[in-house]
Amino acid sequence: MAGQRAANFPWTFWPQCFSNENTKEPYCVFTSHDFAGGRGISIVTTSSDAYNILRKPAFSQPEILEYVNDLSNPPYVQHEFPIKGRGLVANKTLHRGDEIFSSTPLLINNPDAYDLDEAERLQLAHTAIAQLPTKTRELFWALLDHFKGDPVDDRINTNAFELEIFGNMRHGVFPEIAMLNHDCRPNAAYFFDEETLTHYVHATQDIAPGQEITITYTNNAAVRSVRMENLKRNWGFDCSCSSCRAHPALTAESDARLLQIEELEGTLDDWSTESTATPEMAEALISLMVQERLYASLGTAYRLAAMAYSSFGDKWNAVRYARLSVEYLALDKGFREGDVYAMKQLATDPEMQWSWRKRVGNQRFVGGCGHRH
Ligand SMILES: C[S@@+](CC[C@H](N)C(=O)[O-])C[C@H]1O[C@@H](n2cnc3c(N)ncnc32)[C@H](O)[C@@H]1O
Repeated sequence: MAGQRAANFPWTFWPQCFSNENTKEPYCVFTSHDFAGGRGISIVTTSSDAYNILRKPAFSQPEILEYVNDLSNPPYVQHEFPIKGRGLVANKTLHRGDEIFSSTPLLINNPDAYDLDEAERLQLAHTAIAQLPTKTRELFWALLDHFKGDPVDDRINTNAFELEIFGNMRHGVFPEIAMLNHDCRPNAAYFFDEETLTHYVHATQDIAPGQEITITYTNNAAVRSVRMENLKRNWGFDCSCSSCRAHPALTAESDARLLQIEELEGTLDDWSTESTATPEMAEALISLMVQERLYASLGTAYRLAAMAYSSFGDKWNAVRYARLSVEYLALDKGFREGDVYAMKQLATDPEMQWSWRKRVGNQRFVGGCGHRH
């Protein structure tokens, strides 16, 4: 029945499915050639999950994807780098907040399909790619196959991003974004918008023409050894970015700052009556993040600062940091993130938020001489 479509049948092909004693439901390949204006998509998952995804606005309101996948005038060119391979280089000045890409996945994989026999799981992956529209399939085959194993599985493992859909983790392949190389101190950040099934990449600082556009593949707030091990294990390369290659004396300083960032974040997030959090701590956190060039993560630091000022009843500093937080969090976590919404509320109506004057009366020492505010 491949290639034939019954009326109201939403997929382009009849789903191929496999199941066994470990699977509650069969896992199948669902392909739509109509998705995203003809770019198409294959989804490997259960039937109930696929039909739930089909109810997302990405499918039910196709017009919302009108401006997505637009590669007519990209702000970058592809460049071949020694060691790293292909990467993308800005061809014009990009300002903080500028969109670099917005793309829909050509493949979404439910990792629970690993419960299938290996040969059947691979069969589904191969069918998922084979069934894509020709141009989209070619984009997949142009991706890097780092581990030199099964050619489809390898390209997925080298290039897929983790996504959350209905609270569950999936893997998505976005061929354009897969051209971005890693840097522990990147100049761009990405997030996945579940409703539109769209992956967004934005500049998180100004990027000059000729500069490589980079993202982080790993938790870049982790210390150097953890970052390096993770990159080697999952992407097979020795991290050579400046924060990994610096002199040991300098990387030790960087690690010390990262540990202090973690400690300050924990203290600032303590809302018990014993909390020792102060706005000065939040200022130190912001300063450390800027020093570490963790620009995308500044959204969290600004959020903690907004709340710290709010908790001591300092309205305009709370507003200032809430506004900054909205800007950065929206680039790093997404426009619909709960924290973005909370910070918008704090920016517009600080005195009505739960954090307002919450810590007034808590001990707050300035300069260690015991003054209470
Ligand atoms: C998603 S691809 C990125 C695009 C890739 N450079 C290409 O030519 O298709 C991920 C792979 O790129 C390479 N890569 C990415 N960032 C790198 C970096 N900072 N240093 C060395 N290799 C890197 C690694 O081989 C990694 O497995």
